[in-house]
Amino acid sequence: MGNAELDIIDGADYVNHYKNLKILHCNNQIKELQTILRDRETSRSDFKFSADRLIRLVIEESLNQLPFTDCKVKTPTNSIYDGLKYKSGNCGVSIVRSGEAMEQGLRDCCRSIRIGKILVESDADTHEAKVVYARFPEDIAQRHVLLMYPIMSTGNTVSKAVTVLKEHKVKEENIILSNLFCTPAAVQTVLESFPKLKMLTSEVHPVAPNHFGQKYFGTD
Ligand SMILES: O=P(O)(O)OC[C@H]1O[C@H](OP(=O)(O)OP(=O)(O)O)[C@H](O)[C@@H]1O
Repeated sequence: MGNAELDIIDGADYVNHYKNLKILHCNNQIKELQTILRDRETSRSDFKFSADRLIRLVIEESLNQLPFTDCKVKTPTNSIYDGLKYKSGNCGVSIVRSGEAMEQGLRDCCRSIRIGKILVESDADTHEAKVVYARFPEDIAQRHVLLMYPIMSTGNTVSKAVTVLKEHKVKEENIILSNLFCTPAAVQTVLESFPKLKMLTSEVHPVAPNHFGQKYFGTD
C-alpha cells in the first residue's frame, strides 16, 4: 500500500469524489470505539458494548438521510412550533448475519419499523456472492430502505444485496446503506455500481475488521 492510498483514507477525498458517501464526523469518542473494536485483546462483552454504541451513532446519522417533512405543533403554552417529522414509508433490511447486530439500534430509534432480512453467501470456490434467503415487507418497492451491514471488505456481499433489492423494484436512490467499517475497494465497488445509493459509514480504512461477526455473536 503506497502513501497515496494512506493519504486518502482519512475520508476527505472520498467524500469529495463520491457525493453520496458520508463518513461519521470522527471525534475522540468515535475513535475510541473504533480502537476497542479493532483491538484483538478486547473481551467479547466489551466488544459487544462498544459495537452497540457505534452502531447507534451510525444508525442515528443514517436516519438523518431519510426524508423529512415540515410540520407545526402546538406547545403547552399554545404557541406554534415549526418542526419536522419523518415521512412515513421507511423500512430496514439487515444482511444476515452481521447486519442483524444493527437491528436493535434501529429499533431503539424507530420502535415498530419493519425489518426484512437477506442472507448472501460466497461460493467457497468461485467467491461469487449468492442469495440464500430473502424476506422483505410486501410493499418494499414503495419504501426507503435502510440496508444494514457493519463490515465491507470487497463489497461483494452488499452489492449482491443491493441487486436483490433492485430486483424487488426498490429505487436505488431510496437505499441508504448503513455501515461501520469499509475498505476503499468496497466504497469503489459499491458506489460505482450503484451511484445513486446513499452510504453512511464510520470509517474507510484498508483493513476490514472481519472478526466482527464472530466476536459480536461469540461463534467460531
Ligand atoms: O464485503 P465482503 O467481502 O463481501 O465481506 C463482508 C463481510 O463478510 C464476511 O464476513 P462473514 O462471512 O463472517 O459474514 P457474517 O459476519 O455476516 O456472518 C467478511 O469477513 C466481511 O466481514
